[in-house]
Amino acid sequence: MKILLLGYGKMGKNIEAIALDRGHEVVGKINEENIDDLNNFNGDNVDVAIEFSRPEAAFENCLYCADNNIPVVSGTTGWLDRKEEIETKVQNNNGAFFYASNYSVGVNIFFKVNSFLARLMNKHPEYNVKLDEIHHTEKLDAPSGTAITLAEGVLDEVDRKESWVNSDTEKVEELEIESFREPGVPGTHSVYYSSSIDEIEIKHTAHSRQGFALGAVLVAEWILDKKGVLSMDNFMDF
Ligand SMILES: NC(=O)C1=CN([C@@H]2O[C@H](COP(=O)(O)OP(=O)(O)OC[C@H]3O[C@@H](n4cnc5c(N)ncnc54)[C@H](OP(=O)(O)O)[C@@H]3O)[C@@H](O)[C@H]2O)C=CC1
Ligand SMILES: O=C(O)C1=N[C@H](C(=O)O)C[C@H](O)C1
Repeated sequence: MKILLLGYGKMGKNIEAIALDRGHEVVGKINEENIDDLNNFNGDNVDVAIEFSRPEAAFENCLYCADNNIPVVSGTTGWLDRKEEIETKVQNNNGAFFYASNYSVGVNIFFKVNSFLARLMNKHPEYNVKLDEIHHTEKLDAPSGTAITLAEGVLDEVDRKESWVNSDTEKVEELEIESFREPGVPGTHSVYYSSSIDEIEIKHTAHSRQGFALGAVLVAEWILDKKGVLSMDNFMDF
């Protein structure tokens, strides 16, 4: 398949290596400095775009794909306030758009464990719930997209929590997400339920970017014959 890489940084390069290994062709690599080259690509010469760029670039990149009949697999975090506009456009154009805050299989299983635990904990107000995430120091957004997805999973189930905050909080209705930045950390997420008696912790630790990149390529292969707005729940068939 012919892949267009929108964003050729740490993730773009990992995705390229896996895509080539799986027999695919990378027909374009777009970064900020060659963004004008994007106009050379459309649904006639690209099978799928894989978009891992920057929060401020993702909307325009996905919009270009929607307008030019290119299915897009996006993993960029920190731009979700505009995601619905893309979804509406894709539905109107009968295109294909896939978004995940995290493409690793392990994290998507972890999301389900998080929801299950949160459901159990709804009946146990003696436990306070908090999240934290650790990432490399180049990360531009906080909290991570994965932490936001985990927080949404908790908020959906735990009635005593109403919203998440990316700071310390004493308010019981607020769900605290703490963000740490340390050199070289690919991504670590933990959810804690603490009472005066004990603590339950669930944790996912990525050892490298391999899981994110492989997941994105597998989704790109899967989406080729699909239409509409799709997610990891569709891909993993939970
Ligand atoms: N969903 C998931 O599973 C994962 C998501 N991510 C997310 O993916 C994104 C990218 O991560 P990462 O690769 O580590 O970041 P990098 O900073 O290493 O790479 C981002 C790349 O995007 C390029 N870029 C900047 N502007 C544009 C533009 N307008 N169009 C296309 N490309 C552009 C940058 O180019 P230049 O250097 O020229 O500015 C850079 O090469 C982040 O939002 C991150 O949170 C990361 C890992 C997993
Ligand atoms: O920026 C990263 O590196 C990562 N970003 C994603 C996020 O914000 O959750 C996924 C992964 O944790 C790595």
